[in-house]
Parts: sequence; structure tokens; C-alpha cells
Amino acid sequence: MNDPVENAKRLAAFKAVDNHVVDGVIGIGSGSTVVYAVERLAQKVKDEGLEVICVPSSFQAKQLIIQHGLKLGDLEMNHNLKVTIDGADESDHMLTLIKGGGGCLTQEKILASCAEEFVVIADYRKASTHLGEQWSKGIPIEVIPSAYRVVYQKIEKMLGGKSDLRMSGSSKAVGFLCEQHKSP
Ligand SMILES: O=C[C@H](O)[C@H](O)[C@H](O)COP(=O)(O)O
Repeated sequence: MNDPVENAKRLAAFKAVDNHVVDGVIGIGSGSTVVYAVERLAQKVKDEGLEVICVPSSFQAKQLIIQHGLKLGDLEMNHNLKVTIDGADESDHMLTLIKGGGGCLTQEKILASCAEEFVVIADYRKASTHLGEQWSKGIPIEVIPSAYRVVYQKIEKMLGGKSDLRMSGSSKAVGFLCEQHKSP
């Protein structure tokens, strides 16, 4: 693989799985980086007899789990997660994250909240001192569709800036409010 970004994503994902995954229930986040984590999980199941049940955070994650022949779980049956592995859109120096850029957020947060450990994998482009240095598309906020106008107005009143409704395209969530701050 010659693409440095894809290489970085793959290396980070493999390391995360190698260092943090043990037998048990694993939460699977969403996005292009998590793809490599699932690839590594499948290798370890096959080669090392790792025993995991994978709980997906999205339709994409569910498809990944199925495609790799991993055991599929859900939060009703498996709510004590050993670890959740996920990607991020940006991380500041305190490891505060922007997430949801790919259209998944609430379900990812639920999986993170159920896990003993939350491991985020990201390549070098996502690291910043202050959020917003790398990610310029606004802060994703997932809303219940019927509440989007109310949330929209409240955010603008409280914080200023401008909010845009982002409909989920091909993939994952139902409706998304993307809140973008203007510079003061
Ligand atoms: O909504 C998507 C999720 O929060 C992803 O984890 C995030 O967007 C990172 O995705 P990627 O690994 O494709 O950069």
C-alpha cells in the first residue's frame, strides 16, 4: 500500500486491536479507519483463536462485521463491552474529539459509554492543538428529526454561527444537524 494516509490508518488500527482487544464483546465504530481494525480483528480470530462478539455502531459497521465473518452482537444481548474501537474526525491535545463527520454519532457514543475502554484510531491529519484546526466542516450534532428546527434555533441563539441540516447520504444516520461557528 503506497498511500501514506491509508498506511497510517492501517498501522494505527492494527496497533489498536493488538494492544487493546481481548476476548469478549467489542464495539465497532464507523468510518474508513475502522475498516482496518475489523480486518485485524478477523485475522486474529482466524490465526490466534481470539473470541469476540462485535456490536456495530452503524449499518456500515454491521456490514463490515458480517463481511469478515465475525460474530455479530447487539446491545440488548451484549451490553458489557470490553472495548469500543472507533475513528474520529479530529482530536485536540487533550484528546477531545470531533466525531460524526461521516454521519454517525449517537450510536457511537452509546457504544463508547458501554465500554470499559474507548480506543480511538486516527491518522496524523486528525491531530490538532485546538479543535477546528484540521476539521473545517462544522461540528456534527445528531438530532431527533422532529426536533431539528428547535435545536437549530437554540444553537444559533446560544452560540451564534450558522447551522445547516445535513441529510445522511448513502449511509448511516437519519438526519444530521451540522453546526458551524462563524469567527467572532
Ligand atoms: O461519523 C463518523 C464517525 O464519527 C467516524 O468515526 C469519523 O467520521 C472518522 O471517520 P474516518 O475514519 O473515515 O476518518
